[in-house]
Amino acid sequence: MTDDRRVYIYDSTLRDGAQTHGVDFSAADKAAITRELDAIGIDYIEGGWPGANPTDDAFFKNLPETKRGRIAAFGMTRRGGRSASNDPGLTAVVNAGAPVVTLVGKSWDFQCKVALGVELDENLRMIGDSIAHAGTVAREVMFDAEHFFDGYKANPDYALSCIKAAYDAGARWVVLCDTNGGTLPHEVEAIVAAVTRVVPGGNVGIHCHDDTGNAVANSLAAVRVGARQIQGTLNGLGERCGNANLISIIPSLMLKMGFETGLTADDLKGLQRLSRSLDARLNRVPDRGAPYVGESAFAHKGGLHVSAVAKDPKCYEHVDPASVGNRRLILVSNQAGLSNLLARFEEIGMEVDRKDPRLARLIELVKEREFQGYAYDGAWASFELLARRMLEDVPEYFKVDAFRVIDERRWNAKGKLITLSEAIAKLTVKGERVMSVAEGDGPVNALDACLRKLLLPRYPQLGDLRLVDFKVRILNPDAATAAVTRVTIESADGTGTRWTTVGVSENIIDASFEALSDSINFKLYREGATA
Ligand SMILES: CC(=O)SCCNC(=O)CCNC(=O)[C@H](O)C(C)(C)COP(=O)(O)OP(=O)(O)OC[C@H]1O[C@@H](n2cnc3c(N)ncnc32)[C@H](O)[C@@H]1OP(=O)(O)O
Ligand SMILES: CC(=O)C(=O)O
Repeated sequence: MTDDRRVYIYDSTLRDGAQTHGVDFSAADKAAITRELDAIGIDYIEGGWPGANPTDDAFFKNLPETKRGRIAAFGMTRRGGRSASNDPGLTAVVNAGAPVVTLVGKSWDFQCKVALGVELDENLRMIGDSIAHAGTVAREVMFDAEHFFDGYKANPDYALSCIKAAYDAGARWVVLCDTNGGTLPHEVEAIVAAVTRVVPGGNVGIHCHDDTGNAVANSLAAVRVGARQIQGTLNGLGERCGNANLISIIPSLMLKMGFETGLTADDLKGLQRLSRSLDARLNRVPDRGAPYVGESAFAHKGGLHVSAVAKDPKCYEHVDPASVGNRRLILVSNQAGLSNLLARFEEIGMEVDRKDPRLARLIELVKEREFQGYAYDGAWASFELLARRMLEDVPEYFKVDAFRVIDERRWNAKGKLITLSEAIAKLTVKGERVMSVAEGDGPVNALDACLRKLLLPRYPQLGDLRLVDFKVRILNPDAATAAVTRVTIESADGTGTRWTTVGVSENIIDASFEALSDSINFKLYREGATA
């Protein structure tokens, strides 16, 4: 058995993660992710299945150099009725040049009969022969015992004989897989405990799927009773409902259970960055509610919570957000009290006396506006403008005297039905009345283009302003097309800063304009522009 307090982390993002519905890595993605996993201190990095597809072949042909992690080539045991050395699939895996080879094999008697169509004894030989053959080339060989938990429940002796065949043939690790993801934590704990009793000295790992939402709990339960390797993926990618999420598992092991992994405390601070980097690569919006690393993981909304957190964050935080690279967020909304405002002001560097009588009016205003449909807990830039306008002098950068937006649907010269939008705006900017017209793909795009045409020459600071997200929500659907609409806009600039603004109206263009105008005003205020 390895050091009792050390748990080895095996990342399968590039293999089981590539089996996620809608995920498709290129070889370059795989190389980049490998480097990130290596840099943070992951012990094993499963690169893919050599011979299964050209992407994985390209990855293994040019294996990235790693300093801390070992790359594993994944594959399956030899086919029934062949010799291991005469199985082209197995040969491709074993000879891929990876220091580690992980072979999956059946450990459920039912699967041997149904999926493989081989006798139970032949499956044991397939496991033993393949592991022994891989051991002649690879530095380290592992056996992933597929369907181990279902197999153990159906026929414990046979399931155990499968992993014994792997150990006897030289597997350094035997990894118990909850392939269908249907096993519950108390079952995992009992079965892994039984296995570690009968294979003393053997290295046992765990590989869980999340079909009951228990993959993380199952992995931790296995560690409690002796498993010392956890296989999982970043952000829980994986076949069907995904694999055990290493982003949740690693901090729980290190911060709560007293285990060591290949990550140092400093590496752990890069956890949020690692999770976000994968989302960015996959063009996914990060999950706000993700444990440890989500934007909301340490966001405090209720007034009671914020008041106590100001006294000691431990009141409502299970770990220090900085330990995983996250940060505390204090939200302002209709659930807020004075503490929320003061905490938010401190964060944005606004000095306000807690006895300032205008604060009570500001809380009231926030609550009234949230009742009308505004949502400031997401749109913190609109809240900041609201607060600064009440408590400080915010310059009037521009005044909208009038705007008009026209949509025209017509057949173009090529006989195609098209819709064109055109916006005309009249503004007063820096004391001057100006007017312009612009076209766009839609009314909001045309309005945005028109405002920029007028403002950019007078405020060059707006040159790098980009709208990165635009969300519309109907607040009273009963009113159908006359419903109140909330528009939320996320903006970004060249510094990478992002901010969110909100607008509410029965008219979707008005709501969009309000959110757009807040976004521009916020950017100008932050840049210290003068009106
Ligand atoms: C639990 C897991 O997630 S394991 C990983 C699953 N991942 C993948 O399947 C992704 C990569 N797979 C592939 O690209 C392809 O399935 C390949 C290249 C591996 C095989 O492709 P094909 O030869 O066309 O076979 P196909 O995928 O249709 O069927 C799998 C075959 O492997 C056999 N097989 C399945 N598991 C094993 C095993 N552990 N050992 C030996 N043979 C196995 C099956 O019986 C089936 O054989 P059959 O064609 O004689 O019925
Ligand atoms: C090996 C594997 O991916 C599984 O059994 O789920």
